[in-house]
Amino acid sequence: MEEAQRSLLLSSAVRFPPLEGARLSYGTAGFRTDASLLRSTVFRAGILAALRALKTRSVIGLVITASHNKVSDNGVKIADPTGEMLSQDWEPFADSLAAAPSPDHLLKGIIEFAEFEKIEFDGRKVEVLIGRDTRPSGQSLLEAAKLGIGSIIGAVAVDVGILTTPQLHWMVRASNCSTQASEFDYFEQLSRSFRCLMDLILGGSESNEGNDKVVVDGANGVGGEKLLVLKEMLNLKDLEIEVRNSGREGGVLNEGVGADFVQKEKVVPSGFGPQDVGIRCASLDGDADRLVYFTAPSSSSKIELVDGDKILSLFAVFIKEELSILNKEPDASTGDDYQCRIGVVQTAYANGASTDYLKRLGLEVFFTPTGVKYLHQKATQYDIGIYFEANGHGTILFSEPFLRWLDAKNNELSSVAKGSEQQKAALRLLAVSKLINPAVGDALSGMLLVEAILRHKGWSIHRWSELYHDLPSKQLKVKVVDRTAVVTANAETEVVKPPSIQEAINAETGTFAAYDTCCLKAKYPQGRCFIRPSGTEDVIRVYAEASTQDAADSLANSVAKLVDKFLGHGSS
Ligand SMILES: CC(=O)N[C@H]1[C@@H](OP(=O)(O)O)O[C@H](CO)[C@@H](O)[C@@H]1O
Ligand SMILES: [Mg+2]
Repeated sequence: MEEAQRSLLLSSAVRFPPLEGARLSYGTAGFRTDASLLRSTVFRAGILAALRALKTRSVIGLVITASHNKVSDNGVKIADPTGEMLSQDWEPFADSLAAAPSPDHLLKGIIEFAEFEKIEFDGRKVEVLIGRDTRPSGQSLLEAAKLGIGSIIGAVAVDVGILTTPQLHWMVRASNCSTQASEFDYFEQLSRSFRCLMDLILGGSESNEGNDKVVVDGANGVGGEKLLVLKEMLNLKDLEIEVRNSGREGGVLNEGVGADFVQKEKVVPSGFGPQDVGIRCASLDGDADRLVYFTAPSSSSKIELVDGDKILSLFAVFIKEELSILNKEPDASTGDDYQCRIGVVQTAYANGASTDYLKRLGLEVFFTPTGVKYLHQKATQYDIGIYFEANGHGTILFSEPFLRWLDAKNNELSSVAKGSEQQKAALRLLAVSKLINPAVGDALSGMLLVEAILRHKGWSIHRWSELYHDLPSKQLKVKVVDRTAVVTANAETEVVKPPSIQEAINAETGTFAAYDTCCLKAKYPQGRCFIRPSGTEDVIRVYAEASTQDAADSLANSVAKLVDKFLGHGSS
């Protein structure tokens, strides 16, 4: 590294001293904490993004968001050239950059890592796109990120403004493979492919009967605002989208609103009430990468939740059906069938009933640890990989070879069987592959796909919800002295450290010999419980499910007490 580069790094680093005692780790989805503690970390994340751009010689993304967390929090994460999460083998470097105690240590760490990764500091231009959500702390953190990026010679920070997280990921991916990579291009792509899908579904007729309205809770964040823009571009005649909690009404981000609140509390978000009984409603999270649906069966605040597992199930049912139509009529084609491997990817938080349902559909179900980076990576291994976290974060990935085959098949069918059901299935699948965000879970594109499939099948939200019945579940958070003391294995379903806690959880759940001897019944029928340290909050999460809500609550509470006993009570 040249002297000019060293002194530039040192002179900018002295402006961002690390905060004593605030040791952050890259976590499930980047660095996240109270916004007031983040300036130094975001500056360093800027350096990291610039180094990643130098290493890959591609456009890289940097997102400033704390998603569903409270408005006073913020966070930062990096998007790789494909729009996917930062490669996991760079995470330890991210952690060590964030933890460097002084500018000298920071410089030394960068030099060593750059040598190891053979990064060339040759001054050639590379770009880092910076996007942020609507948090008030975003602007000052953006300045810190810009200075971090600017302290690597050749790296240029491009402020792309306030965006949903999936928009930024999409733009990074698009920048590296085409010239049409602006926010406008994103909206164009979504609206064009949705229109195309709806035309195929409606066959030219614009029916307006029943189930044609969806009311969307925008979490008072960026998603509501962007949905209003998308709605203008969609110019819908066959679907009414009403946006509430768009942030324009003055509500607080994620407070009593949004996908995380709705999924965890299972009540209507604020802004919704008795007038919405029976209506199909959807909820986005604070940076619009999560989507859940719900409907209120009565005027009480309780909802029927249609979570990420059910969105995954709806997508899986649709894709499977389209593939079987496509492969059904060999007479119409040359018969060069493609053995399409479909896989679905879930985490331990997936409701057990959803996994049973997906397996009954004959699908291959794979489990990864929590965090989109794990699910996404696994889903890329299939021709069609569908992944969702129960909280509503997920997407569908189509492999390049499959898409090439599908395109060729459609061309072939358009000459030998134009307008056939088989060709329509090919066209529908092609439209889906253009509508759904290939980089990351995206509440806006996911919602449009849900709406199109419901219309295609003629299903109400209730019919959709009836695909299977969720097992009652409960999630709790426990504050402990040191959450990093908990180490898990087997896609987080088992604690391996500290010793004995897993045995205690098993005994409580009734997994092993813990039976009620009087009636020889398991302590919690269909009981399942696991704990894991959160990667975004300073807590241990407890998840329990069982055959009744009381049993799930009681199991979660008992295990939360065990966590407290084994790990010590943390200050809040
Ligand atoms: C139980 C739960 O919902 N966990 C969420 C949450 O991660 P934790 O590591 O559990 O804090 O935030 C992640 C980022 O948004 C998301 O990917 C994940 O699913
Ligand atoms: Mg989010």
